[in-house]
Amino acid sequence: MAMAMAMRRAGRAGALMRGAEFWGNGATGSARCMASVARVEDERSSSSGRALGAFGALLGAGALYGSCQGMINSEPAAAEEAGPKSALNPKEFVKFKLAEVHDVNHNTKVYRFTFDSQEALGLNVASCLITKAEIGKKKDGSPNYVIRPYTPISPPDSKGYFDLLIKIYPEGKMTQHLAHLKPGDELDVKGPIPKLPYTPNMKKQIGMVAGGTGITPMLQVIDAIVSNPEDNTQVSLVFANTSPADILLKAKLDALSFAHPNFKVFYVVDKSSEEWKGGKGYLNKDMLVKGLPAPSDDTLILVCGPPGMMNIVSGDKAPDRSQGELVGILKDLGYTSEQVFKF
Ligand SMILES: Cc1cc2nc3c(=O)[nH]c(=O)nc-3n(C[C@H](O)[C@H](O)[C@H](O)COP(=O)(O)OP(=O)(O)OC[C@H]3O[C@@H](n4cnc5c(N)ncnc54)[C@H](O)[C@@H]3O)c2cc1C
Repeated sequence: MAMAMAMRRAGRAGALMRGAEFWGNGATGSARCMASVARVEDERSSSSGRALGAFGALLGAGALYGSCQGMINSEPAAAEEAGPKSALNPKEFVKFKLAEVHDVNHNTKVYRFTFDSQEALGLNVASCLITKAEIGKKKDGSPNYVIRPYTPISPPDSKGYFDLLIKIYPEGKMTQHLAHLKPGDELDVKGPIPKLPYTPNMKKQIGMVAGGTGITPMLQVIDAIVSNPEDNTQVSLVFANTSPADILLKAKLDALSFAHPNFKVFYVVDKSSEEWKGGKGYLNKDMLVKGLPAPSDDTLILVCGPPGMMNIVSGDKAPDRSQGELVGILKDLGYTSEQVFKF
């Protein structure tokens, strides 16, 4: 046990050293990845920070691991004992300042928002945030608000900042608004909105099927598992994207897999080159048999991706955003609805 913990720590240190590679996959080409989406157009609703310096902080491992927080903040011990104040409010929108934006590929960016460095974001794994922006006017001239959920990819206990990985749609209402934000601009954010209450070792195996930006909730769970030496969960991720160049956060995922023997990733792309060694084409039974743990009461499969992928793999969520019926490949492979969670 002690040896296993020491090996995990050593692996983690290795990942930290490779942190500078995490974000830059230098990808180009078209990304598929329309995350599954319950859109909330708010026609009714009307409802602070510290810049972190060079964006290199985001590109490095400090953005990804709570253990690096001390490099950014150092609070008095008493404040730590009391627990830092949460920057988020689940009942009200709070304004967060955009500090920096980084291109991940031709249509996907990481946005870093900042707040008081003495405060923690106050996120529990796995949860998302709700964003709100005034976009246009209603017929009566009053403001039109657009509301969209996004899933932070920074550590849930990070103090002073959070990061969102967002695919920009040419015609997308919120994402076009975000695409035009500049450092110093503010965004209204509410949350956290709990999705899957993850607890360490809640299952022996967790399988994940993600498409495009559907990786964001998976990353929260993966980071929670691999950053906790007491968590022995085996994690297998099947990650579908359009082409090898479109694979979001590949360098980070590869580094995590290299550093943590309990995390494995299998990439699948629709458009591959001859050298491509991962899965080719759309997700199918063979790929999921190969990439996921077998059905069992000790297994949980998490699914998140564009509607087309959800339909093939598990069936999409119900219109009221409840889990809906389990259909598709996972059902055919013998998983029960209790063994599958759709984000
Ligand atoms: C729980 C949750 C978490 C999420 N987390 C993330 C995340 O971490 N990162 C991320 O990038 N996304 C995430 N999303 C998706 C995100 O909330 C938005 O739906 C997405 O960014 C698109 O919003 P938009 O307003 O820009 O686009 P929209 O205006 O809603 O349009 C999206 C696309 O669909 C097209 N479109 C719009 N309306 C129609 C229509 N009627 N018919 C056909 N096409 C249409 C648009 O042209 C555009 O290409 C998440 C969704 C959920 C539900």
